[in-house]
Amino acid sequence: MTVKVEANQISFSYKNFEALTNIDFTLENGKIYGLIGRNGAGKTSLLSLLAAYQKSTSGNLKIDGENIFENERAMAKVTFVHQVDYKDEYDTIPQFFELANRYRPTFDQQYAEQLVELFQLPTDKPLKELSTGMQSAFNVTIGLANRTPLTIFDEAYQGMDAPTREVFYNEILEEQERNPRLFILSTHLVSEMEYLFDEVLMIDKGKLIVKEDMGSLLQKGFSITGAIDDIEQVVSGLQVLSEQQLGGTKSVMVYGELPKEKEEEIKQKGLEIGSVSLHDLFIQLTKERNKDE
Ligand SMILES: Nc1ncnc2c1ncn2[C@@H]1O[C@H](COP(=O)(O)OP(=O)(O)OP(=O)(O)O)[C@@H](O)[C@H]1O
Repeated sequence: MTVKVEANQISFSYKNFEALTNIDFTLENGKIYGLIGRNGAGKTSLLSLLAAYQKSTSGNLKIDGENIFENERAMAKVTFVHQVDYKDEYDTIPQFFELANRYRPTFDQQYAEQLVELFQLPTDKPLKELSTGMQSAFNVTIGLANRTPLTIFDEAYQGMDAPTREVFYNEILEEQERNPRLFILSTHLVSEMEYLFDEVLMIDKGKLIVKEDMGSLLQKGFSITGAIDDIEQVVSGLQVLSEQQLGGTKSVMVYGELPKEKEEEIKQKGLEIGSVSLHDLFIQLTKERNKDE
């Protein structure tokens, strides 16, 4: 089963507050998309539109060419994993699996049971008695075992310890090998999860500011280090995200394609070019800037 998701000029408002503005993208089957953005940037709002929990205020959101909202056929293709309040949930994991079997034609019970073993989840306790990390592991189990063409994890790692998160990440990669589909992972754990992403969607204040293949995004960001005067000459016309100075040495983080002549100039001056991480790019691209910066 393959899937294609298209957002065309999506905007979304809560009463008078516009949380998302003119979002455009196409997402393809077989890829893992990392959705990153600061607190309140609009990640959950966007994901809840994709899961048809809410309707966009304007624009079109389609799965395989069909509008998502109030469309059962489209909805059957999506699993949205997010934090759920289980404080009144007396059912056990096997009881939940029965429901999933009934309502999700693609649910794979055998795989779900393997995941329960892998995450070492108790099957005799009601969900309300599971720890926060165990409840998250259960949500992830359902998300993976549903095997819907579009699987969305909204900060699904909440409360999981590091070894459990590792199991979760490995399982996404293995599942993608076995049953390629479209995953969207929203996260604040950028450094920890960046190796999972094929593409990055970065949202800032409701706007999509980056949609880029991981490799080319990391090529667009780099640092240049050298003598202060040389650096100042070389960066004119480049987008400088940050700068640091120590003694007579200056280091700048730059974003964008580097024109050939600049590359030559940097070489001639013997300046050092270094790579930057997605984590650093994320911080700098979404930083609050003074008006005169
Ligand atoms: N029910 C609501 N009513 C009014 N405003 C809301 C509501 N839910 C979210 N918002 C606002 O919409 C904006 C986007 O929120 P959203 O939850 O989508 O952000 P997020 O990127 O998921 O944030 P976080 O990383 O903190 O989870 C925020 O300014 C938030 O205050």
